[in-house]
Amino acid sequence: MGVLAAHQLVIDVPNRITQPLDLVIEPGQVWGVLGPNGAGKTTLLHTLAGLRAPRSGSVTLDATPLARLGRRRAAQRLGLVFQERLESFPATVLETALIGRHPFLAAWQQESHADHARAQQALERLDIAHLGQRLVNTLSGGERQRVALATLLTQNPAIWLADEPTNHLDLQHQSGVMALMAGQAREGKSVMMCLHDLNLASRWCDHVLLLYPSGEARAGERDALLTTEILEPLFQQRLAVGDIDGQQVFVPRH
Ligand SMILES: Nc1ncnc2c1ncn2[C@@H]1O[C@H](COP(=O)(O)OP(=O)(O)OP(=O)(O)O)[C@@H](O)[C@H]1O
Repeated sequence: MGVLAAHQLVIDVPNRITQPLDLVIEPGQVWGVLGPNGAGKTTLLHTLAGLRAPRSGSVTLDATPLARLGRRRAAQRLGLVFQERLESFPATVLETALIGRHPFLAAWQQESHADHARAQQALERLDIAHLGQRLVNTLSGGERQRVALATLLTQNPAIWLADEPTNHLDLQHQSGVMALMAGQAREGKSVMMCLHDLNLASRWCDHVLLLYPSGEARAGERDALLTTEILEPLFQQRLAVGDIDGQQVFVPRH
């Protein structure tokens, strides 16, 4: 279990004053971070992951400040999928997934059979087991994205942070990945992801955080915030809304 919380957090977006943010991401919750390009979604996610220092305020994991937890202990509890991953050294898909176990290994220690089994299961879950021995830099964009998610699944953190996890994915794998994230939440993980697709947020998230280019933010339950009255000014885009199988569906209107 892990509770990630932001306390009067001001993220460091160049040339912008952002509103202090108080936020608690509880186990079992799926949060979507929404907002136009440049609103600060990635900066927020990296700040919540401890990769970027806030301008002020703090982030705690189970009430311990991330800054005090240290990289290794934080990596045992919290994982992040980056928006774009540049593979700087030639590694196979299986070797890359195994990196998810590194926070749990001593510097001299080899991955165990259990680690290999966990990585193999993750590859199967992400539908890339057949690519296990391929070099990651030979993969397509969608296949690489699934390797990044398989690495996170192999890491198995209590807190899942993902920056546009459905990037590059076809429709079937978009649904599969969102179902994976929701399934993690049902197992008691805390999940937050940046999304550009309102309909994925509407279908799979129970909470949303809206980031405005002005530096303001609004957080709360999905149904209270995913309305045309709120979303149209946020995205500066007129929207039509419909109901399909009990789910709100948003379509840009011209
Ligand atoms: N190192 C940097 N130097 C200058 N400006 C930066 C830097 N990093 C981020 N920014 C700016 O901070 C703002 C927020 O960037 P961020 O990547 O967090 O936005 P985002 O909401 O994730 O955008 P997108 O939807 O395009 O992915 C942007 O205007 C960006 O240009």
